[in-house]
Amino acid sequence: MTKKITDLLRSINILESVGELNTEINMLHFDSRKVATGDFFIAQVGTQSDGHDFIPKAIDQGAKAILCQHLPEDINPKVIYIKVENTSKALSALAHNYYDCPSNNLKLVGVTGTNGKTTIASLLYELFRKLGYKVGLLSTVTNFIDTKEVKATHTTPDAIQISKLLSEMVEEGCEYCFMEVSSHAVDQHRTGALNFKGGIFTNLTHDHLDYHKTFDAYLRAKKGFFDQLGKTSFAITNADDKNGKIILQNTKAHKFTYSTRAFADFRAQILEKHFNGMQLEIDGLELWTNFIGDFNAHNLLAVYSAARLLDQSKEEVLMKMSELNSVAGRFESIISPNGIMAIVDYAHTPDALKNVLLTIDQLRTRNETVITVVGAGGDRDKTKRPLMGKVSAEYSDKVILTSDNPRSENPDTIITEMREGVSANNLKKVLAITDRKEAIRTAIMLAKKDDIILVAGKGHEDYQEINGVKHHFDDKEIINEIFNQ
Ligand SMILES: CC(=O)N[C@H]1[C@@H](OP(=O)(O)OP(=O)(O)OC[C@H]2O[C@@H](n3ccc(=O)[nH]c3=O)[C@H](O)[C@@H]2O)O[C@H](CO)[C@@H](O)[C@@H]1O[C@H](C)C(=O)N[C@@H](C)C(=O)N[C@H](CCC(=O)O)C(=O)O
Ligand SMILES: Nc1ncnc2c1ncn2[C@@H]1O[C@H](COP(=O)(O)OP(=O)(O)OP(=O)(O)O)[C@@H](O)[C@H]1O
Ligand SMILES: N[C@H](CCC[C@H](N)C(=O)O)C(=O)O
Ligand SMILES: [Mg+2]
Repeated sequence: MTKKITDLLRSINILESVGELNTEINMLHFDSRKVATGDFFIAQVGTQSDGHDFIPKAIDQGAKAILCQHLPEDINPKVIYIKVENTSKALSALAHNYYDCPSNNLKLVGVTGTNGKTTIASLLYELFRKLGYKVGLLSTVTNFIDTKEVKATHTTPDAIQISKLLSEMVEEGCEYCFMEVSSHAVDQHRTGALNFKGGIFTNLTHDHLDYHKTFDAYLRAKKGFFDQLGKTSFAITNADDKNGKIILQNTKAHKFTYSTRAFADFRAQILEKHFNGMQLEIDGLELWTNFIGDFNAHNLLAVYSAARLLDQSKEEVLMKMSELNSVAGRFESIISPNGIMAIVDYAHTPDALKNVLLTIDQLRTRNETVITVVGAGGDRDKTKRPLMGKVSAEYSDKVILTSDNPRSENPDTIITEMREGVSANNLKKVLAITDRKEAIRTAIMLAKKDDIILVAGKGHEDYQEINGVKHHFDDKEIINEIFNQ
């Protein structure tokens, strides 16, 4: 596909340019290593390096045009240079223009917050399919163009990938797309040019402080998403989260609230809780859901609110919602032949871990032992590690600290940092087994009939990343294998 540079630059403020802009280019790339003859290279300032350093390499590989924040000293007369203030911001618009502005031809809803994004986006995808629509999904677990699955590499893909996937959705006839918007994505302007019909806020708790540095900067990144919504869009916030109001402070969108506790536009109440589901009352009507945990009442209410604001009928939405099932790796339970219950959950923040353990606590009879197997990811927020250790020990009878994805770090150091958060009285509950499979095996060996094992942190992931290599690893598969030995 070739495109004229002038068409791609629509809505972008150009500070300076060199060469004929009325020229056709092939592909857009922000990674010099992928550039081929006739392509357009966008130089971005990253967290590790500066794309401007790779301009000569991109030109060697055949780049015809360069988007940059400062013009290089050596100008190649055969190449077109365009200077803008922020290339990452411009990239989102460039990509959107390149793919014929797909978000204008879909009802696009973004979900942001620390926890619950995948759950809400995936449930909206399932719900709207049940309501008879063709739908797209961009999520941590996977992406869907209606029924066609495309592997996910990030929670929110890069700007070029997003517009490409959205354009494939439009081509496939999708009317809706539900997507997760991570704080990294907002901060790096991956979603900047998209036309969102609506936004949903879940909650804000401790995560990603390695990247954002302060909680306030993390909040500002999330808020940036709502600041960007237009006045014909809707913005739905969680009135039960203490940052729920602040997040919508400067949005131009129509504001709506949801709550299980206070007065709000959309309300729900938990009537009954069981290990296989909850009876809820939403907007005055009762329904059975296959979900457990108070946090899931919030997630389901957010789903309901969005569906109503997308003009779906109350009765039909509630009926279809009662048929929805849990998302891969989110509170998935497996029972062993001798009656041990293992729960696999993606809780990888202190708040998520506490919520899941509190949910188990509310449902247990107290005759059983709760054993938690948990680790924390390497090359990610270190300050959440002691908090995760603390929460695990406070709300479980036994804890086995183990590896998550160590990435480039020493897994034993991560375990030590988690253990540092455990109070002196609780230390006797805690074991450390670095090898995750051995940790799971030990938990199963320690458990007897009716005991509950929570295996937290990796949920749907089917790999363990160690020193840049992703080894096949699947918590559920391992539990099943050991249960059936
Ligand atoms: C910290 C972070 O978000 N990094 C993302 C970022 O990379 P970066 O800024 O570090 O890039 P860099 O290495 O400094 O390079 C700067 C620029 O030079 C270019 N370059 C670099 C080398 C070269 O030889 N040639 C070249 O052109 C790069 O392509 C880039 O454009 O931009 C890259 C391209 O979009 C992303 O792949 C990369 O994600 C990394 C892999 C990552 O792990 N990201 C995680 C933290 C992330 O984004 N997570 C969130 C979810 C979290 C959640 O679910 O809550 C997500 O949305 O998935
Ligand atoms: N609304 C919620 N509030 C608090 N915790 C939640 C909520 N929903 C889910 N969780 C917990 O957080 C974990 C992750 O949920 P989910 O994958 O939906 O979040 P996410 O926001 O997509 O996470 P990520 O940032 O990794 O993309 C779940 O396994 C569960 O333990
Ligand atoms: N989207 C999150 C996922 C964390 C999952 C956990 N298993 C880990 O590897 O830390 C992140 O990239 O921080
Ligand atoms: Mg997610």
